[in-house]
Amino acid sequence: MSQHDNYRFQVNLGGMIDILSNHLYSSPKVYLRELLQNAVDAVTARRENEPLAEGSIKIDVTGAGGPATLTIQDNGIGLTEENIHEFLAVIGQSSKRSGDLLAQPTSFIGRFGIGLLSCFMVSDEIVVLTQSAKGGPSLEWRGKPDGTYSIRKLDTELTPGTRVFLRCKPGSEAYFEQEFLESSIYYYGALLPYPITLQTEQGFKQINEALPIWIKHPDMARSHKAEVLAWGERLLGDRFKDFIPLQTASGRTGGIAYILPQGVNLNAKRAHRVYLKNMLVSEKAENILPEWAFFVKCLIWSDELQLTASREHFYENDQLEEVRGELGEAIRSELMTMAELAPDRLQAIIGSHALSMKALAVEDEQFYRIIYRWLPFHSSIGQRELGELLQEHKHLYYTLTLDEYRQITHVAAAQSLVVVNGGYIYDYELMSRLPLVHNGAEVERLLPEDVSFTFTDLTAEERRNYYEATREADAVLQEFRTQVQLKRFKPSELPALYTLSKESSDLRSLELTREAATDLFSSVLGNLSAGLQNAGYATLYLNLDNPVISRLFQSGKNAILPIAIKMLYVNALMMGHYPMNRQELSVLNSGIIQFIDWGLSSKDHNGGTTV
Ligand SMILES: Nc1ncnc2c1ncn2[C@@H]1O[C@H](COP(=O)(O)OP(=O)(O)OP(=O)(O)O)[C@@H](O)[C@H]1O
Repeated sequence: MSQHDNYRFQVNLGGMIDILSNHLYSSPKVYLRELLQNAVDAVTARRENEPLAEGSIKIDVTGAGGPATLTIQDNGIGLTEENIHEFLAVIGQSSKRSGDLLAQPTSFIGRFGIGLLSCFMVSDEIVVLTQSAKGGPSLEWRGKPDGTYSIRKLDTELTPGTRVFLRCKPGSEAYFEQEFLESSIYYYGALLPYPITLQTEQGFKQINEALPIWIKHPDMARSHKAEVLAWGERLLGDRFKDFIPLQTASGRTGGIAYILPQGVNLNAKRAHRVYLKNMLVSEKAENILPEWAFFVKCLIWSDELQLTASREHFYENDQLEEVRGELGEAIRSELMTMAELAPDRLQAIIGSHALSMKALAVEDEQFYRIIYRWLPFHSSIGQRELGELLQEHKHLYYTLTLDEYRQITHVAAAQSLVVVNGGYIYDYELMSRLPLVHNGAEVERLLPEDVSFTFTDLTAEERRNYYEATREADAVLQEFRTQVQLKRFKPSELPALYTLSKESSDLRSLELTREAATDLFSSVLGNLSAGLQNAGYATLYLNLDNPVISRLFQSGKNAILPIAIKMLYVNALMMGHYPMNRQELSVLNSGIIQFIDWGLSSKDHNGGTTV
């Protein structure tokens, strides 16, 4: 061997065919899609020269008692002997693209030159009888999965077109059954432009229907409402009540966005059905619409997107991004028009799909401005639309988290503050941006500690009277880094309110985590919490308007006070939905036991106070 000998890669043809036919596709059932696609492309090619030729595709299965044989017959362009050698028998060669440019747009569905190989998933031989529409002899081609093929001239002349025969290989029987064929032809080919008929016991039956006008002109869908809804039910399986027609500016992608009858989970998969050049590509296409559009299920047809070789996905390229943007815009602008011309219709959609609408409103201020008044929020006066809330209350408060909301909502409500729960997804962002879309709206984030600003201070005399007891109560809660403040506030049924600053809240969470953590992690957390030791104290507000607190303090220094304060502290934690640490739980346990004990021997206890 000299230093510069050149060699050629060798191809193991059988191995290549095995990879392409058995491992590229998600299921053997796609063989039917590939055959349909070739038949449709052949008819399209013939109509390019003979525009008046009427396409027809027929499928039947024979072979009672033995292995079934499927035949698919088209009256398309057919193949000459030269075509067979060049296209049918060369893997990766296709008559449907110009030159070697895969990206070049054509009117055909196929372009890779590998689709026919999928037939080897269900059959050990592909037999093709063909007559070219351009003349020449009728031919028979037989191809095998080991990469060999034969060609024979037929004695009789066939009508122009092609018949493909597949004999079922053992294990593939299910893919030749009548029921499978009928449902799969409809599944893949419901939108194909030529009649596809299947042989049944009653004769040939057309499986796909004539295409309605609104497939070509989606803007006409509105005047064919019943038909559009019926197609939606047949193809997508849901009973829809409303839809939005979709169309891109080029007119090369169109569709119908059916509005889902019920609200869906944010993480639910968006299962849109997408057709490329009228052939089903995917029923799980998730990336064809913007993220926020999870309230619709779509039928989309396109002739401009590019398929990957598996033919089940689109390339995520600029074109897809553009189409996605335009389809999203079609939905958005229909919603905007509804706000102006059919607010009831929009309100019904928002009623079931508030989350989707909020997702879009967060992304798009203009949209938010148009629809904010119908968006529902959870507030201290109940579930309300923003419009209603703003009508009655100029100043709205909102919280950042659900916990904060729970901690203060009943107290805030008693002070006549209207608090919106910002803890649900998108609500905090939307509330904070409300002034941008509604003139004069005043919004303010409310922290648990803020509600105390509305509490009433004690008079100087009350302060003197309760000084000793307050000091003792304060000392009792030192170990919980909590100070006690005696105030008057509403509601009077509430004896105590626990609030803490952001820093002391962080410290509290850290310490709780530390309790549950492993030794190593716990020491790391220990270092972190050391840095927060100066975080300041939490506050337990005791409500002198509450009859029990009032009695507790009026009786001055007494034996029951320390344990009562601790119990009020843990009770306030529970009311505020704060998780409790071990020490607090043990206070709760021993406190309950002690109070029961006191109750049982009430004659004996010191203060004579019953709580
Ligand atoms: N029914 C048919 N009528 C006429 N020509 C056909 C027919 N079926 C296949 N062919 C020819 O065989 C070639 C190879 O077909 P194959 O299905 O493997 O690939 P393709 O359709 O070109 O591309 P793709 O892999 O994207 O489907 C086609 O390009 C076409 O020239």
